[in-house]
Amino acid sequence: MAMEDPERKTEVVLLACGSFNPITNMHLRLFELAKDYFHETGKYKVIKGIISPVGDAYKKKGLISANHRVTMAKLATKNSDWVEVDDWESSQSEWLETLKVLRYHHQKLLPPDATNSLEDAVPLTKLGRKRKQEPNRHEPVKKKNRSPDIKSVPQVKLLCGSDMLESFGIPNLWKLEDIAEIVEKHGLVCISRAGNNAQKFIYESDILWRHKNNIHLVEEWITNDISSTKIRRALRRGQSIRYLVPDVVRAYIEKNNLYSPESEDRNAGVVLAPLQKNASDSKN
Ligand SMILES: Nc1ncnc2c1ncn2[C@@H]1O[C@H](COP(=O)(O)OP(=O)(O)OP(=O)(O)O)[C@@H](O)[C@H]1O
Ligand SMILES: NC(=O)c1ccc[n+]([C@@H]2O[C@H](COP(=O)(O)O)[C@@H](O)[C@H]2O)c1
Ligand SMILES: [Zn+2]
Repeated sequence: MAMEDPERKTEVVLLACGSFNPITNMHLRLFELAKDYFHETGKYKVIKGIISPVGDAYKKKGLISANHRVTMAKLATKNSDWVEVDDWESSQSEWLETLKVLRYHHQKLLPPDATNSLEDAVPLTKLGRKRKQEPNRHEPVKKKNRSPDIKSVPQVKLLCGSDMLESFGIPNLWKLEDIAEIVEKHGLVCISRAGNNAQKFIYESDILWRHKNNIHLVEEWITNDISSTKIRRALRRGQSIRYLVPDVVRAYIEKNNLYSPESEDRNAGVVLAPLQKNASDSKN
């Protein structure tokens, strides 16, 4: 496995989920910061970054159509040779848990016969209590069962800011089992500010603490307080957003007149999809 051979690095794909309403320079920076971090460890090689804008069914207030959000993200990443936009999530008719998006992107990276070979590697007598695997590693457990040229599957790690990590603590927003699977099977990369509430948050959560070796906290030293909310606010007030979002994005917003007091009222009074879903689940 990768760790036994210091020359072989673990390949990592970074997945960022969010509204991207609109995408900002900060979102693009998250990827660069995470990539530098992983490469500085000497153990990982980041091979790809994926931006997955949430679908309209998420129902967040002020969320404009996925069509526009995806287009802007694509414009913003046109000059990146490693970050791309994927619209699979946003083209689903219903809102999807982030875990399902992670699973989908991980599955996509598996060789076509990977699930079969995984089953093959488990002795019949032990079916039903498979050996615990390393995070995200769907290669056969036993080395001798593995063809020598099989490459381990890259890990797909969820890339987020500390606000998303801290949203794990909001009642009914995330299912505990989803959080567990995200940190256990995939891993989390969290970009945080000096001062570090993220560390405290992990300390105070038993589940996060248990898997803290699979949670990577990346310190953002060159702080950057751009958020989509602030961009939309500036636009409503007729203020410039130049140098805060890529220029192609700014041009697209202006051309299509995307953000206004009216667009900010979209989904006003509507319950956010995860809250709706988890509240009705707990009633059943
Ligand atoms: N300034 C920031 N520092 C660290 N992470 C950030 C920052 N801004 C956004 N992120 C992260 O980017 C991802 C996508 O976030 P999102 O689409 O909500 O953007 P946002 O700028 O936070 O938008 P909004 O203001 O509408 O919440 C999330 O994981 C979020 O934590
Ligand atoms: N239970 C879950 O899987 C869950 C809950 C809340 C938000 N999310 C995701 O986190 C992201 C949050 O984006 P915003 O910060 O823009 O609301 C979205 O991609 C959303 O789908 C996932
Ligand atoms: Zn946000």
